[in-house]
Amino acid sequence: MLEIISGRSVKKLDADFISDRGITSHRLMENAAQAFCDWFEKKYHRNDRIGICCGHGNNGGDGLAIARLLWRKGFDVVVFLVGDHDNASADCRLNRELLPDKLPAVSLTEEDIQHIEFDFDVIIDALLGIGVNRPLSGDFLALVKRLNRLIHVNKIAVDIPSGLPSDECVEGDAFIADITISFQFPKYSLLFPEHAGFVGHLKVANIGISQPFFGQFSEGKYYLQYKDVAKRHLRFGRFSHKGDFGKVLVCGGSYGSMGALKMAATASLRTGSGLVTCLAPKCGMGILQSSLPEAQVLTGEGENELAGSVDSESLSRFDAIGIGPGMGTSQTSSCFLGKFLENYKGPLVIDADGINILAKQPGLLNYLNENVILTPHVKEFERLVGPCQNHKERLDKALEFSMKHGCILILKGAHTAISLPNGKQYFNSTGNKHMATGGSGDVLTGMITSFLGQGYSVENAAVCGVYQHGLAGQIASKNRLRGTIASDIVEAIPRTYILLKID
Ligand SMILES: NC(=O)C1=CN([C@@H]2O[C@H](COP(=O)(O)OP(=O)(O)OC[C@H]3O[C@@H](n4cnc5c(N)ncnc54)[C@H](OP(=O)(O)O)[C@@H]3O)[C@@H](O)[C@H]2O)[C@@H](O)CC1
Ligand SMILES: Nc1ncnc2c1ncn2[C@@H]1O[C@H](COP(=O)(O)OP(=O)(O)O)[C@@H](O)[C@H]1O
Ligand SMILES: [K+]
Repeated sequence: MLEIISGRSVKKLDADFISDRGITSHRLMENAAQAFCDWFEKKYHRNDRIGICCGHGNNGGDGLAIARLLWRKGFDVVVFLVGDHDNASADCRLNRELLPDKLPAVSLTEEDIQHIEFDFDVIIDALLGIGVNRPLSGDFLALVKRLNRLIHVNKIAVDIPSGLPSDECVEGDAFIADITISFQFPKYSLLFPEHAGFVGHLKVANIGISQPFFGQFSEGKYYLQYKDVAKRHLRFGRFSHKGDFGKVLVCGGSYGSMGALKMAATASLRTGSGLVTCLAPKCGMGILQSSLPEAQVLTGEGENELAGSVDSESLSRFDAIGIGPGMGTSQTSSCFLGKFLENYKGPLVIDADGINILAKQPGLLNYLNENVILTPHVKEFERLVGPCQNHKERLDKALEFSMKHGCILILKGAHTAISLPNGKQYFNSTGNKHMATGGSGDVLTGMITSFLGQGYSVENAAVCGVYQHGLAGQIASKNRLRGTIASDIVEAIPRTYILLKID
């Protein structure tokens, strides 16, 4: 897991790391530049023309070191200097002195920026990093605006697109990157949807600061990695039987929305549940039995929506339950949910209309507890907690909600955030825009319910479900792109186990 540290703590972390390991700050910058170049070399060609724009702080220092390393490898590089280089940071100055004599380095004034020709295949932005402390102005703003207007150029930001603050939402302009290479961990603000247009594709480059070292600076925010997820999985033995893989119930569906329940149930089966039962209104019987023969179907009292109640003894037969997909928010469904929450205290996922009902009947929030996982998307979340100004506020409120109600809250989207009652927040690194298609949230519900039923802790079920759901989305969309549908994500779930080397 990568710790996400706020910008204000990074300076202290760097200083402590440097004194602890007896290395110089120049060495750390060299590591960062080397990590960038290792990635760059694999992607670009020696005949690409590369412009590197460098400010006067350590981000500029990174840019100058990158220029030197690429030049030595035979790349065609030009450096542009902006800002107050007479008062540059020590490592920026040192890297400027280390530039080879023949490497062109041009100082730009605000006036030059308007007229100079930028004829490059690649622009590398090393103007400002996490030290940005005010909106862009003067020559920085002029250059960023000019670069943003260039077309047919690959634009890469070093650490963070210049102008974006590391932990807050941007005010004013910032560099618009196609790719951002962030050092050691993704800076917090790179995960905000408001910044997606600036960040482009996000990559994290290791610069050699060990994770245990980061632990001392932990702020309880983590970026999920493959290896953290693989080790959370339970292993099953040669003699495992259906019971070991768990009996789960998925409740929901209503007239015209039975597909949501079907997708959640299929996802539970594909995630490995031993037995999956659907609880649907009567109108769902034929649909579910014929479209999903592997599942059992129970029908409640209602014809077109779930009605009445199910007694606690019947519910306790299941190892875990997922409720909400397609269930509607009518008075009848709301009453059903209320009685259900009264009667069932086991591992539970509440999604979709289940959440919408909680928003309409806040009294039901009293039933939330440490066994419950809520999976709202942004709109459902705001119905629950009220409108938020920006994603940062949403993330703060998600954590507050989780701590207040003692349950896990999964705020879905790109970089889905999993908030835990102990104050930790995990951010997902898998998934892509092709998952933004009707029903993909129902798939997540089915997957998490399945993990709960298999005996995973609520935290591990949430983490494995979210990460693997994103992975399934990536696999499903590889050859389908925007033609991906939720059923493709379900179909891809088994292949995520192959990638994770878990049988
Ligand atoms: N472990 C790591 O993460 C490592 C990090 N490293 C790198 O260091 C970078 C951080 O470097 P940094 O602290 O020197 O700050 P940076 O962003 O270059 O800004 C410089 C100065 O610019 C100024 N300034 C602020 N706003 C401004 C504005 N709008 N317009 C104009 N000027 C503005 C402000 O000074 P001021 O003018 O306020 O005196 C500020 O101090 C980091 O992003 C990464 O690339 C790696 O090298 C090694 C390991
Ligand atoms: N751009 C994206 N990047 C990564 N994951 C995404 C993206 N857009 C959507 N998703 C994922 O797809 C799912 C969509 O869920 P949801 O909005 O509830 O869909 P539905 O209500 O149609 O079932 C979530 O798990 C979300 O994280
Ligand atoms: K930058």
